[in-house]
Order: sequence, then structure tokens, then C-alpha cells
Amino acid sequence: MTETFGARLTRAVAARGPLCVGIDPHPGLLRDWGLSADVAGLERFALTCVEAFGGEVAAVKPQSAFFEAYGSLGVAVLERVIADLRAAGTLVVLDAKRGDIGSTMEAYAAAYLTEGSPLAADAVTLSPYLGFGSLDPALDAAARSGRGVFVLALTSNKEGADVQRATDASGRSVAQEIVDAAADRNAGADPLGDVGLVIGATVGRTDLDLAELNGPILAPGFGAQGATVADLRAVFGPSLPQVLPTSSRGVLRHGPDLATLRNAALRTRDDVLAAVAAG
Ligand SMILES: O=C(O)c1cc(=O)[nH]c(=O)n1[C@@H]1O[C@H](COP(=O)(O)O)[C@@H](O)[C@H]1O
Repeated sequence: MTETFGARLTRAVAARGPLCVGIDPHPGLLRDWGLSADVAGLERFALTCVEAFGGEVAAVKPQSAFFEAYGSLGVAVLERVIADLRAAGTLVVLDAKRGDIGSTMEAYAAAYLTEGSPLAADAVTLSPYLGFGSLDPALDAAARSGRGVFVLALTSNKEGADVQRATDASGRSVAQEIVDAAADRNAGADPLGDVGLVIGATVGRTDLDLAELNGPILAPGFGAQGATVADLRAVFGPSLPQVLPTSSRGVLRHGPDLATLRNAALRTRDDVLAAVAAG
């Protein structure tokens, strides 16, 4: 039987610590690394990241937008990044934030969550704002193939709160509805379900009840957006062991030297480990 994503992630974090490093090839970062802001620069940047982080950290999150910006050649680089990281034994969370009507979600599921697709990662980020149920085809495909999803709940940007913290007549927030829907999907999974959430490390008090989630929490906003290890403890409290903080620019700015880049990732990982241990 295929090992579940929840089990694979738990194993990866136990072996390599709780950190996901983002590959976000901003044109400005390419220039800082002495590279041209074109497909050749993108490829050099991305493959340096693969070499620095592959087999070193639990997970890596390529941001699809920065590859799509270069058209089909950029997407080809993304395909190679996914394949090489997976071959190195590092989990790939593809950041694509997809969300659409169910029949179209089938096609996204075929692209990102189905064995044999050139863009199939270990997990993909999804947006639930066409209704959590519209994501079912992706959640089902993930479960079938030992993959996972991370569904946006409380995002790290300040504009997210208007929508995500809005409440219904009973006082339950939109974000809590998403938490509860993910918890239903994860019920009974051991050690952890495959339906993760995205909750920014920058959000302050979440006002969320995460006790029944039984799934991983991807926490962006750590590093360049200002969140610190102290924020991780304050925001997530007892749920901290389920949290996978993710940092892109905070690590990437240490390139292009391979050893310096890798060490920046490992230092960040060690800081998070210390926070979890102290929690
Ligand atoms: O899903 C995400 O990863 C995500 C959700 C969120 O709430 N906030 C957020 O910043 N992200 C992504 O996480 C990355 C953050 O990058 P840095 O700010 O450079 O660490 C970007 O790729 C964002 O698109």
C-alpha cells in the first residue's frame, strides 16, 4: 500500500527537522546572485537551490509563479526541479494555490497530484475560496497517490484577514470552517492526515481551534515577512509540533555560494528545532 503523505512528512521532519525552504526566483534575487533575469539565470538559480537543499531539509517549496513567468521553458525548469528534489529524497510542496470548480479541479489534480505527470509534486497548495468542497477531486487524488495538499486558512498577507476572519451568525470564522473541514478529512489518520493548512506565522492571534486538525500546518511569513521563532511559538502554541515553517527570501539571500546557502537553511532549521524543543 502507498505510504500516506502524512506519514512521509512525519518521517522527513523526524529525520531532517521542521523546515521547508522556498524556491522563489525573484528577478531581483537572480541579479543579486550575478545571474541574468532570463531562463538561463532561472535554471542556474533553481538548480543551485536543488543542490543546496536536496537531501538536506525535509521539504522544499518551489513557487510556480516565478517559473511560469518565463513561459514553457520556465515550466520545464520547474519540472526538472521537482524531479531532482524528489530523487534526492526531499519532499516537494508545489506552491500553485489552485482552486476552481470541481470539474476543473480534476485537471489540476491530474497535473499536480497524479503519478506520471511531469508536474506531480508531493503536495500542492490550494485555495478554498470556491468552497472547500470544490477541492474534493484534488483531495481524493492526493489520498489515492500518497500525496498531500495545503489549503489556505489564514494567509500571511494583511489583506487576507477581511475574508478569512469574517464570521457567520454563530461566530465561526471562515478560517475556522476551513480548519474544521480539513479536520473531518484527517479524522482517524495516524500519524497525521494528508490535508494540511496554510497559516501564516505573521498572523498574530489566530483565534482558531486547531485541536482536532490532525494535519500539518505550513507556516509562511517566517524570515523575510518578519515572523521569528518567537512568533512561531506565540501563534501556534501547542500545535507547534505540527507546524512546518517555510522561508524563501530569508534563506535565498545567502546565495549564490552553495555552502553558504545550505548553511543558512540548516541554521534556520536549527533555530526552529530549538523553538519546538523549548515549546
Ligand atoms: O502558500 C504559501 O506558501 C503562502 C501563503 C501565505 O499565506 N503567504 C505566503 O507568503 N505564501 C508563499 O510563501 C512564500 C513566502 O516567501 P518569503 O516571504 O520570501 O519567505 C511565497 O512564495 C508566498 O507566495
